[in-house]
Amino acid sequence: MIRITNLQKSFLLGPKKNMVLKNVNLEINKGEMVAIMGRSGSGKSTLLNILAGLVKADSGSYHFDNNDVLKMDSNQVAEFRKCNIGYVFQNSVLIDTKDVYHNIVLPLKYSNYSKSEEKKKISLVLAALHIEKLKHNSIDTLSGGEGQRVAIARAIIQDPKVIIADEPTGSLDEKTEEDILRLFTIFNKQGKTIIIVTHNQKVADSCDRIFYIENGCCNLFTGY
Ligand SMILES: Nc1ncnc2c1ncn2[C@@H]1O[C@H](COP(=O)(O)OP(=O)(O)OP(=O)(O)O)[C@@H](O)[C@H]1O
Repeated sequence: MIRITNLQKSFLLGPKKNMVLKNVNLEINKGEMVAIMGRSGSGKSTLLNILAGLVKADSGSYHFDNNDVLKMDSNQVAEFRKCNIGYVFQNSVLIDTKDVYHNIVLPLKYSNYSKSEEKKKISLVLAALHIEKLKHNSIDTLSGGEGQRVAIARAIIQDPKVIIADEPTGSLDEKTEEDILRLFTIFNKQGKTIIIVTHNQKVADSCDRIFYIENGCCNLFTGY
């Protein structure tokens, strides 16, 4: 489903080039749940952003269902993202001037759904994430775990093929972390491909495979 070959990504740091991803090769199959680990600053979020089509690599190739994402223009990338990717960002990034309902509905605004279709879709995800009661709550009243559920609801509202999550359990207590992890496992069993960046070994161990980014390369973790 996802095939990345000889991928490179650098950022300019003043006059200097910071080569973050030097040679990434990665294949993820449909229906897999994989973890991406690595030290802080190793390039995990950068790789997720490339996978989501939010950041363009310098060179190499990225194929999604045999479509070459790096060759797409900005409109095609936006369409690719809308149809395929649900992104749970690090630290939720919910809009605190909007309530739960209006945060979740946001991605649908780029499609032509009627109000009643929107409502139906939102009811389904609110139920899937057990947050029906929070529908009209404002964001600043939510606990960390509730906020993360809302972020996940927003990521899955378009029924994406792939859910990408950047440290989805980062700031949560152990029980809430388990609840959130269980949700990802359920979505995975329902057929979603899941890619999770995590520092948490327990989260990683719940995945089918673990990749480790080090020195700009991404390798399969084969054992302790
Ligand atoms: N837009 C940007 N401009 C310049 N440098 C960037 C940009 N985005 C990321 N970087 C740099 O790329 C490197 C990798 O960052 P990235 O966020 O991908 O790491 P990470 O592995 O996700 O880290 P963490 O675990 O701390 O979240 C860092 O040195 C960072 O400063």
